[in-house]
Amino acid sequence: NGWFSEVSNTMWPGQAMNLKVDQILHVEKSKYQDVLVFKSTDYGNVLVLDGVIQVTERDEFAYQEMITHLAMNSHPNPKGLVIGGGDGGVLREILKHETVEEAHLCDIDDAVIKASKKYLPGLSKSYDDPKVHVHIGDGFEFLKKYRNTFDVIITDSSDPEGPAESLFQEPYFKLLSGALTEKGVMTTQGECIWLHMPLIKKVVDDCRKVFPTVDYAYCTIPTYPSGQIGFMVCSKNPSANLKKPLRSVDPEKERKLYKYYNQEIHEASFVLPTFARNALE
Ligand SMILES: NCCCN[C@H]1CC[C@H](NCCCN)CC1
Repeated sequence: NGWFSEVSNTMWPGQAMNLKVDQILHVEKSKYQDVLVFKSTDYGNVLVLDGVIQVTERDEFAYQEMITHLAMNSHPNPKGLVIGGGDGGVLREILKHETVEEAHLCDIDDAVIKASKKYLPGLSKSYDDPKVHVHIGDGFEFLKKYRNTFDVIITDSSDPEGPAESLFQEPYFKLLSGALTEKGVMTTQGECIWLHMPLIKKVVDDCRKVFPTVDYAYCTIPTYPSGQIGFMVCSKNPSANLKKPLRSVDPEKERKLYKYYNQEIHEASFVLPTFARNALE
């Protein structure tokens, strides 16, 4: 067997996650990026875009649950929108909330949705739900059409190198704020404190120019570089305390509903190591 090596000389120089390949399932050059799906020996099927691991079936739940429920449980009765997220995992998590009447997903690349429907059934089954509305297009352009519409917007993007570049900049955060309702909450894919402290600091500063309440949380996830990924968590409600979930289910139900998220980890995920705390002051 060969190995897939996630090398990036710019985003995580000098290190690489390797996954042992059982079988290559799909190779495609879409309009926007190289799409690869392979069956790994120990992490299930793996989706790779432009050489960067997006999801593995074994550990995707950590990221999908945290980026979704940190936002959804910070709003009293959310409906929901995902920008990016073509694999469908965040959509699956949004649909776990009974308050949701309609869930919208906007991803620029239909090739990712098609590949996920074929190779990642555990994530893409969410597309079958009648509450789901799929839009193919640039999330940046999509948001321009909506003002004061969504209670929660989750930006489940790839990294700043590539089609998602504009989703890490202030103009996008302004669009997000405009599309959110009065007490709207947003989360974005927030990179890694071990790798991207300067970028995270820039994003936090830009979010602080747009949102009255800005916070940063993270989760552990074995197959992302340095084994963890963070999230911007922001609210238009100036008196929101994002560290404390507004809504939660009883522990019994929690154990059935989630595999990573729970009320305690919601609060704990905002506790940062000192080097990150200092950098984000
Ligand atoms: N629904 C999952 C979408 C994937 N999100 C991102 C994919 C790229 C990944 N690079 C890690 C960058 C290192 N900070 C971060 C999550």
